[in-house]
Amino acid sequence: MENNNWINQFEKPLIIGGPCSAESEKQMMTIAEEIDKDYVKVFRAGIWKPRTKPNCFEGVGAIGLNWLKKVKDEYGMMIATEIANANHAKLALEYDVDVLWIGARSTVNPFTVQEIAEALRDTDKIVLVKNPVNPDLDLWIGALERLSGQGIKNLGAIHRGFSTYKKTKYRNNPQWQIALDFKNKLPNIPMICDPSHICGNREGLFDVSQQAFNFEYDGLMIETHCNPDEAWSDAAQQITPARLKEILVDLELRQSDDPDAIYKTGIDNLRHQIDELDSSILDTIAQRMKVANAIGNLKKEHNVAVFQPERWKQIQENAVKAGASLGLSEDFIDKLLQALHQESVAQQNNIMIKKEEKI
Ligand SMILES: O=C(O)C(=O)C[C@]1(C(=O)O)C=C[C@@H](O)C=C1
Repeated sequence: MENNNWINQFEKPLIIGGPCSAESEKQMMTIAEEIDKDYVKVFRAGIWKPRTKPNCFEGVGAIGLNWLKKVKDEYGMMIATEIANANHAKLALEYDVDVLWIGARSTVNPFTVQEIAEALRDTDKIVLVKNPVNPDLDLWIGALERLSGQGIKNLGAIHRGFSTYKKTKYRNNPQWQIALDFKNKLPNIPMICDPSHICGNREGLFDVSQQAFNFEYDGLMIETHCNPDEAWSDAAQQITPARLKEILVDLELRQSDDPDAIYKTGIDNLRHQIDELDSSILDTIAQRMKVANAIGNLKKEHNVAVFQPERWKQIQENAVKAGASLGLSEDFIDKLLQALHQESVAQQNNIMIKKEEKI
């Protein structure tokens, strides 16, 4: 996928700040005044707000484009807003909005993304795509492909976390691995983290932002309001311009590599150890599968079921206990054992369904 390296016009990292929603011209101008423009280069504000339930504040609508324009004219900042249909896209282009983003609820719908892509055909504006609400990497990449297919070259992605049924400490679970897989597949597409929507509160913003920098993200989008408690949307996750600056000052940027000789020798040595350990883990797993196959054959001879819930439960409990004493998290042990068990059960199932070869 072609990309114009638009991110290079900004000093890394790119910081996008501003309110969740535009509420009034005064609110917008006050936030723009107070935001530290040495750090924040793009001013964001939602004017069309997709809300879960009806009868909530759904954004001020197109009038907010005038206020965004005023921020741009008076403070020289670039401006950004969310677009969710072709009409929004056309209006945003008319008002010379520099950065347009497609929200998580729109990314899930290929018709919506296609309609927006066609309305933006060949634009040189920056277009960012938030991850879809559900953890589907192909859907996320597919949205970028639709935009690229319409000749849009200044593309980027925003990682805002994924919806979960179970409550977690996050509003939207980051599932970092999905965003890292995205970075692996599309290394030329800049990745911006949206800690506000991942956290859903103010407390977690610093840690999530630092984690994004640890993974070498290209920037952050953080919702900023002069009076967060009184904000008309997402009050719990917005912070003041002063707090935003504190966070930005304290964050540590990471580089992709260091040519320093001590670092090079150290990392080579440790990576060699990792290679050896990975190889012995694989040998051990292969041995475990051989034993599982032997069990499969025995079960077949004696007509015993593949899945043994009691034994499986006991294995899990033992492993979680052993893992804890080795400093391995329950979550990790759980995932590791699930993968082992799934493969073991699949191999035994193959043994069960294999017909005896007739001579
Ligand atoms: O103990 C067994 O019966 C096995 O087949 C081994 C094993 C495993 O791989 O851990 C696989 C399937 C069962 O559900 C339980 C455990």
